[in-house]
Amino acid sequence: NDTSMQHRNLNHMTREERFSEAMRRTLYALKVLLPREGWTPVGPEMKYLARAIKEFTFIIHAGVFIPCIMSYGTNEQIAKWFPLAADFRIIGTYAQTELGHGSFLRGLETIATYDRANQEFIINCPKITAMKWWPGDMGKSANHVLLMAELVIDGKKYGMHGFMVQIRDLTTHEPLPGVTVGDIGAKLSFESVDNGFLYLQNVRIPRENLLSKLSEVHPDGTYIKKGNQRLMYGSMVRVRVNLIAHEIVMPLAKACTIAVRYSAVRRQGLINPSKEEVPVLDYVAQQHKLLPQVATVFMAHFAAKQLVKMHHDYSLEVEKGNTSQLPELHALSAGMKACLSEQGAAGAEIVRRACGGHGYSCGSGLPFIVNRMLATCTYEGENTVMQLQCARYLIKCADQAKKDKLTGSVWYLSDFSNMSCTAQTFGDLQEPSVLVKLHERRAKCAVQHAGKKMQNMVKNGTPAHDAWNMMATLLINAARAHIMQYVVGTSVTYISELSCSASLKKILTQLCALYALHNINSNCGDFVKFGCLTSAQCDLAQEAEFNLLKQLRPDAVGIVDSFDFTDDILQSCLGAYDGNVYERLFEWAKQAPMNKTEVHQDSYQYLQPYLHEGRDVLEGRGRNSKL
Ligand SMILES: CC(C)(COP(=O)(O)OP(=O)(O)OC[C@H]1O[C@@H](n2cnc3c(N)ncnc32)[C@H](O)[C@@H]1OP(=O)(O)O)[C@@H](O)C(=O)NCCC(=O)NCCSC(=O)CCCCCCCCCCCCCCC(=O)O
Ligand SMILES: Cc1cc2nc3c(=O)[nH]c(=O)nc-3n(C[C@H](O)[C@H](O)[C@H](O)COP(=O)(O)OP(=O)(O)OC[C@H]3O[C@@H](n4cnc5c(N)ncnc54)[C@H](O)[C@@H]3O)c2cc1C
Repeated sequence: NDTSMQHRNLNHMTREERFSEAMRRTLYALKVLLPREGWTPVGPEMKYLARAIKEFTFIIHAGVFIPCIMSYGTNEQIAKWFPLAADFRIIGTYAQTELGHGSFLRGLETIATYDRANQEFIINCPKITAMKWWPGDMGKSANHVLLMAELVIDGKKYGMHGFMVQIRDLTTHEPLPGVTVGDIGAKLSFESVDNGFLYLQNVRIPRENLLSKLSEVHPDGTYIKKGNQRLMYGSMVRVRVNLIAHEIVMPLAKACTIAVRYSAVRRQGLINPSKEEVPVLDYVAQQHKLLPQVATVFMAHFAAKQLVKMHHDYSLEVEKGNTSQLPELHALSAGMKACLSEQGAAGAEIVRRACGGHGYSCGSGLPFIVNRMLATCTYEGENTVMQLQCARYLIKCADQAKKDKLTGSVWYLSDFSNMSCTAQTFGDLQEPSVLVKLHERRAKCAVQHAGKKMQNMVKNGTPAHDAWNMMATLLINAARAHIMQYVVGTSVTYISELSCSASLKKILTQLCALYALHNINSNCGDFVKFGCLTSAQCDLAQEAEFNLLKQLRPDAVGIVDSFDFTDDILQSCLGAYDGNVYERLFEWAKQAPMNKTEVHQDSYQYLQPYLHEGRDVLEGRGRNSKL
């Protein structure tokens, strides 16, 4: 209710206005509105920020830079930099990606060379491809970066390490000597974020600025490893775990709220020719577009909660020096981020398209969501690369399953019980336990299929790396299948253990079955190819899905209302709670800058001569053309 938090119409603002406005609003929220005793911007309130502000900034500062200080810094370094960063007295970003490399981290080219005589690191981007490119908040906001660079001592390379580097003067905010920094220009979304470029040439930093939780350099240049070097990748795991809720579940829920509410209001066409025009939500085709996406919101939310818990438990173990869970967590977080961002981004576009022309208007609020969600498929690990990371782990586990009983998320790879499906009716296929078993069997077969193909190629003399490359598509499918069985399995468990009313549990169970059946029907080739379902059972699976659409239709609006987004957050003429779509669209359009004058003089000057000729012809004073 604080007017300082109300959003002006973002679509009618320039990018620079949106950048400034997001900064004003974010700092107002984090420095004025929210703070109370013991609060920090990396606490639970951050998720309210993602919910309560349509466009905010300092996402990387709060979401990546600060967590990295905690993950990579020693206690002294945390004590020095965390309070400054948490209080926005320094603004940082996570500078890893370069103009020439983003996925292949071993290819990063920025170098940090140790200068023993001065006990400093000399930071250099030796060529243009080494320039840091993309980090959020880096172009104009940040005065520090957590720079990921190759450590070099006496000509020997030690791999990627994290360095705290100041890039702007703390008084003037001007770039420091040797620093070339700026905004990378217009992007598909994130208009309010200054993703930047950073070119460092002979920038010197003290030895103490190497974040030294996992390794350190002594004054004489001795390099000491202090832990599992894979923890150097730990911040990416943490962001992948956390971004699912923030950047996939939340935006998809907003898009579904808009599209379902609009579909309940928009009347178009007839089902029964003798009756009146129907709300488009009555078309089964429309239900088939929207309701599986609503189900995805819930299932992704439940699975993400489980992953966050797993990451939390793992973090406690790491503090005790036990990193044994890291391989599974890396594989699961990489796979979940990739598969759910793929589903979420596609789902947001499906529901946008289901809103017809008004879904193409920025006044719907949907293009903002769709464009922003597209980025989740690329940042924090490009999806293909992430799926292959997940597949790498699955293939290793499938080999191990031949001799050991596996546990954790891959336990099903060593389950050799009879998994054939005996479903005789579509009701059988709505049973949660049947759906879980079907997904486990499909995943197990997909992993074994990819592994077998590669083994046969290697047996026939193909080098292992070529076999891997040639079977990449099968490996990606195996990763997707693994994640789908994880999402369905964890959701079924979560719902069964939820203490809630029977009516709510019924709805959630129906949504879970809808999600699983939609996935089966969208991938029935796999389910038949791997012997999970017969062709007849595939027909039953389709019937089962259609039946659920019919059962869920009456509650569709109530279900999205339960996401409880305010009109100010949705910023949608189509999804406002009062359903006054047309009046809102007209009011919104009238506010467009194009309409601040009746005649748009800048363009009219070009048109005027021709219009006056036309006027003269029509008023009998001019000659018509020969056309
Ligand atoms: C993994 C790579 C693709 C390849 O790396 P390597 O070449 O070194 O490894 P290999 O493939 O050879 O594998 C070797 C070995 O290492 C294991 N491994 C790899 N990665 C990891 C890992 N992360 N953890 C653990 N182990 C790992 C691998 O499994 C192998 O093991 P085995 O030998 O045993 O098989 C690597 O190059 C890579 O990761 N590339 C991707 C780069 C990337 O992800 N870049 C991201 C840059 S930062 C960015 O994009 C930021 C975007 C953020 C945008 C906004 C986000 C919104 C955030 C909101 C939510 C946050 C809120 C947070 C609040 C909170 O935290 O509380
Ligand atoms: C909105 C946004 C915000 C970002 N914020 C940050 C940030 O704050 N900090 C930061 O450091 N970075 C950030 N990034 C950069 C992001 O992490 C990288 O873009 C991402 O890691 C992909 O790397 P790349 O762009 O170099 O693509 P590349 O690695 O060049 O990949 C290009 C394409 O090649 C293919 N490909 C690549 N490798 C393989 C492989 N092994 N197998 C098969 N196919 C492959 C894939 O199709 C991939 O899409 C951001 C990016 C975006 C879009």
